[in-house]
Amino acid sequence: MQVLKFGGSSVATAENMQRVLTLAEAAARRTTTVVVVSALGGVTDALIEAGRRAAAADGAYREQLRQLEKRHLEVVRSLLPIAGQSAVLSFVKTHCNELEHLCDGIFALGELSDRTLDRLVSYGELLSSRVMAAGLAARGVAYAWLDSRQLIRTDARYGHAAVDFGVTNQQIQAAVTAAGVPLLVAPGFVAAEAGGSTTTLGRGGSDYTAAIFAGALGAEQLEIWTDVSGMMTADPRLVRHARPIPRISYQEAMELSHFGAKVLYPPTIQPVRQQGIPLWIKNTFAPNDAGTLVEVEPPANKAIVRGLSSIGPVALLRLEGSGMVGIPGFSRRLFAALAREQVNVILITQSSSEHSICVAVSEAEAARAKQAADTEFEAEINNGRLDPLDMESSLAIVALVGEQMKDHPGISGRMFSALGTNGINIRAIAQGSSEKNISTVIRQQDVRKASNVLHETFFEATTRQVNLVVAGVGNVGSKLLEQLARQQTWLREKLRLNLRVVGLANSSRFVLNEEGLDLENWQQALAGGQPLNLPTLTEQLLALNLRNTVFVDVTASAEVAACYAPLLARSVAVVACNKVAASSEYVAYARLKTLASDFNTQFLFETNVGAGLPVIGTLNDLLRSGDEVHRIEAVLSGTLNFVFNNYDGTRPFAEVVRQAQNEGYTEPDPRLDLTGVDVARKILILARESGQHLELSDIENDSFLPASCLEGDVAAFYEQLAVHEPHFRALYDAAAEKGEKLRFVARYRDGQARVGLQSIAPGHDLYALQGKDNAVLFFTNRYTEQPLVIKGAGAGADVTASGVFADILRAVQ
Ligand SMILES: Nc1ncnc2c1ncn2[C@@H]1O[C@H](COP(=O)(O)OP(=O)(O)O)[C@@H](O)[C@H]1O
Ligand SMILES: N[C@@H](CC(=O)OP(=O)(O)O)C(=O)O
Repeated sequence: MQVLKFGGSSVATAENMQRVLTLAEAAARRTTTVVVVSALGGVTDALIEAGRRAAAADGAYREQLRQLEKRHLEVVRSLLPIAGQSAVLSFVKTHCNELEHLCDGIFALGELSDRTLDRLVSYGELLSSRVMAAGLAARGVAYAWLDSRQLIRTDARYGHAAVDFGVTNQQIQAAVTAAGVPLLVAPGFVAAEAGGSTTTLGRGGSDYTAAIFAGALGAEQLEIWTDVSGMMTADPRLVRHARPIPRISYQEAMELSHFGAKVLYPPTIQPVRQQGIPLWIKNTFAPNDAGTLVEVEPPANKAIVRGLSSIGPVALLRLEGSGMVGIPGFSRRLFAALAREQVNVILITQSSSEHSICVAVSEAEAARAKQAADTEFEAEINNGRLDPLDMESSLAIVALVGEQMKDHPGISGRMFSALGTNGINIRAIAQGSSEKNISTVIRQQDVRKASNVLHETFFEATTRQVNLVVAGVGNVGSKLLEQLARQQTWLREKLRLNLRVVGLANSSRFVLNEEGLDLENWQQALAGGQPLNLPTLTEQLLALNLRNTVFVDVTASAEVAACYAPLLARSVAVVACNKVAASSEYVAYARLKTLASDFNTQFLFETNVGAGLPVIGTLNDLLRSGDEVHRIEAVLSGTLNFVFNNYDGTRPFAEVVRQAQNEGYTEPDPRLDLTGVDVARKILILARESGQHLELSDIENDSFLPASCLEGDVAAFYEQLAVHEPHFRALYDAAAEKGEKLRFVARYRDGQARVGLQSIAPGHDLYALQGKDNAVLFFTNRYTEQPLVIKGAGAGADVTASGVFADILRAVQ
């Protein structure tokens, strides 16, 4: 004996029904089989809507019923040979007429009671099971149709009737024995109360019907046939990488379904669990897939967590007040009040101070729940012992389920930290002492993101998705994209990171694509993007609400830097080679650092100093490990070093500067380099990272550039450089005479910093610097005799891009 249930999706069309008939026929060849069917997919919803319209005096219900009739007639016509159609066609027509009369009555009364609604929706299963039975007849299979309304006895709680198992079990056993055939077909979802009027078992209740049959008959197994290959690790509509769970315990399956795994109606487990009847979830459209086996004790699971699910929208109802402390009875009264109103409590938390009780209820029931609690505690609220009830809506519950969780510490820590680092705020938490379930209440709009983040954390040790938005596709930006494209496969294989660029911006356009942009073809995507508007870009990026997101700023723009704060405040990491933010007013820099730490994310700008050289990282490592930095001496301008290494009076100074610009070492405006302002910003950043509250104006700048070079635009600047050639020549000659070299040096000592041109003697660490090299000397408690020296190319698109790349990886690991 076995029971098979086919859901609405399995019988939605004639083609699907043919599959079901084949499966049912094959099953009955093995052993006596009861087949329980749901209404054709979408029919229950349509019937409810028709009833509501009729009650609201909206005549459109007639057209809706006509469509339902048409749909059923069409299924019959395509399913059956003409010869076998007439009886069932007339059954469909008669029942659709009855339906219309029923709705006409509702329309006339302007009222739809729960009792009438149950009667109305029962037609869905009556029709589908009759059509199904006719299909078996047409195949020449011996079968009997059972009327579940005459077998399943319930109370009169219409819409959610409770089963009287004593009567029901007996009636089912007697009917199946009396039928004496190997195949029985019965409508799911429907039942009747003692007086004979139709009741239903709750939405999704056909699963339950099947379990009731299985329990009554002591079946060898119950099979729930649906449109997915089993109960999955997460809702496949939310998490693309969700996969079927091969084996799961009754308890776990019940928890997952209670918290939203729609594939199984929660009460289904009870009747089969009591007798240890194995429950299979199988895919009608891929019958050879293994599916899920629900059983008493499945083998241990490597993943510890068996699955995750979500339910929403829910509302949180909070009862708070000093009057509750130490006085028993408040919870009892709250739950009794909610029960009287038939409000289903999904989750409960109570703080150990007994100062507050929090319950989550379905948002549809929230107003009723609040009303019930307000009335119950009216006196206490009026005399101030309790606060007025607080209600927060548009929330959802995301739950991790797994019986092994109780033996493994740290699961909730991983859960909360994964959510936290993705900016998902947790409003309430519940974990039963059995630790089979950890539930968090979050905003409804974060459910997709949270489900994916948690799925990655607990089920996809293999890869983690990282979403990048790159602002700026100039020298450094385009090199970065090239490097990313080249490393994508390596990162996936070695670091298990699936790095995707989901957004790009240049100074005129931006494009966002949550599927990820093709890095071989990004120019085209950007050209087809929207006109650039940074607040819109920020808003749209935040609305995508993607996990592990990094905003990469490879511009020199203050407007782009202004986007960091709102992004950090939503836990989007920021990686910048743009120096504007870290070198603007101290409060702005400090605020961004605080935001990053408050929102559990990263604000990284290693390439602000020394391009790809590990300068800021090293400084931070020294400080974090307890060293003290007394002095920093550094050549921090690749441009100035290139210029002074290449200028020897044989070529004009202006020409050497232009070469530096052409080779991509300078800032977009080369005056920032030549005036020393860029160097001043860099030493400012190092001083700040060392803990000093300095402003740019605190940095002394002994500029070597004549003032007239700063008047006018870049073209005028080059002209003035030419005019002042003798000045530059004199500077060079003075150093050369002593055998020394000119270096533009930044110095930081005991809280103060200055920059300026210096003549450096051979043997000094800053003397032997080639080309566009930078060098940083750290004098610390630990590096006393000799400084810690970091030296290498300090400018250039390739090295800067690789520094940005390294920051991106730091931000996501
Ligand atoms: N954890 C989960 N595992 C499998 N399916 C799930 C899960 N969570 C939600 N679902 C959804 O449940 C659907 C199946 O339930 P339902 O629509 O009631 O099927 P049927 O029509 O067969 O009764 C799947 O198509 C899937 O989208
Ligand atoms: N038809 C009913 C009962 C049911 O269980 O349907 P399904 O098996 O399609 O979820 C409903 O929609 O609630």
